[in-house]
Amino acid sequence: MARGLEVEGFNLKQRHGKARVRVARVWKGKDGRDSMVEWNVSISLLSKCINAYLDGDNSDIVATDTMKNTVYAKAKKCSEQLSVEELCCATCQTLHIFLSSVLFSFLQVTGAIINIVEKPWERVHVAGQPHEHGFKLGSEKHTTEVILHENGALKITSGVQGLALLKTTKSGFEGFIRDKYTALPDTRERMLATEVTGTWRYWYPSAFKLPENPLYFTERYLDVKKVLMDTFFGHPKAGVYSPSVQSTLYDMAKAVLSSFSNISSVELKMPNIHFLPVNLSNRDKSTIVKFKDDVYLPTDEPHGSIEASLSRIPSRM
Ligand SMILES: O=c1[nH]c(=O)c2[nH]c(=O)[nH]c2[nH]1
Repeated sequence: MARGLEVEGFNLKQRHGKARVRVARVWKGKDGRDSMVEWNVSISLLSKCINAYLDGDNSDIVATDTMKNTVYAKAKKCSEQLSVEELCCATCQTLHIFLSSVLFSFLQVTGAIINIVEKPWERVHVAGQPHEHGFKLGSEKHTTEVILHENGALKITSGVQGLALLKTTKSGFEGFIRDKYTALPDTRERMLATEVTGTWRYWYPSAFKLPENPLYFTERYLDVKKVLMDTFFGHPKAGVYSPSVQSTLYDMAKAVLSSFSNISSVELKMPNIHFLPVNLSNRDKSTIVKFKDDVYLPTDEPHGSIEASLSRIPSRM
């Protein structure tokens, strides 16, 4: 939220926009192959429209309906498939032209925030061949948030939502603090499951200084996801031992910062989704199921909640 404004002895912070604008865009390829995306867009303007709050005067308000239409107009204008980040930036570019043009300066817009979640439609393969116009829904989602500052600078955050990962071994948790409420035994053998929500941040000095490839951020999204997953799982045969979710999370975030120099920070939320050992015995205390790292009760709740962010320290030079 933008800095507040003092009005009538109070501090007022405000913004307005349109949330959850859903749009699907299809491109008809010259080669007969269609491509498509489905986006859920939320757009907010930071603007000086105090009179709307204080006096019922709407003359400084950009209607949220106009913002919604801008999304559809931008989708129409995109002549080829592009990343969600690129769409946000293109919309910001339009807004920035608004900001800097004398004609539109009366709009008093000081910034904008655009969020998009892309639905993971994937091309299907039939008889071993990519289908020309058939898609199925995948799992994790590509997300982005772009913040346009008054001076035209862009803060681009990309992310992944719902990346469910599990390994059946090479995980443990031991040596933690024990007190009278501690029941958990030490272990060097357990399942490790999580659903990663990750975000990583880029910074560009202006909407006009972005990479030219319209799918640059999509490619980067796939690269970051691969680094996260490779680090979580380790070598295909040997794996990698995880002493805790915390340690694995740190290794994953560090691998992203080490692999991509234009990413300045990474934030990961990694719930520890528990698979509880099943041990059953009957009334006579004779065993029905004895746990031998084989039968588990998968649970949704409660789950461990572990999150951290890692960022580069600006050099002191
Ligand atoms: O990897 C883990 N980190 C914890 O902080 C924790 N706490 C807990 O009960 N189990 C685990 N596992």
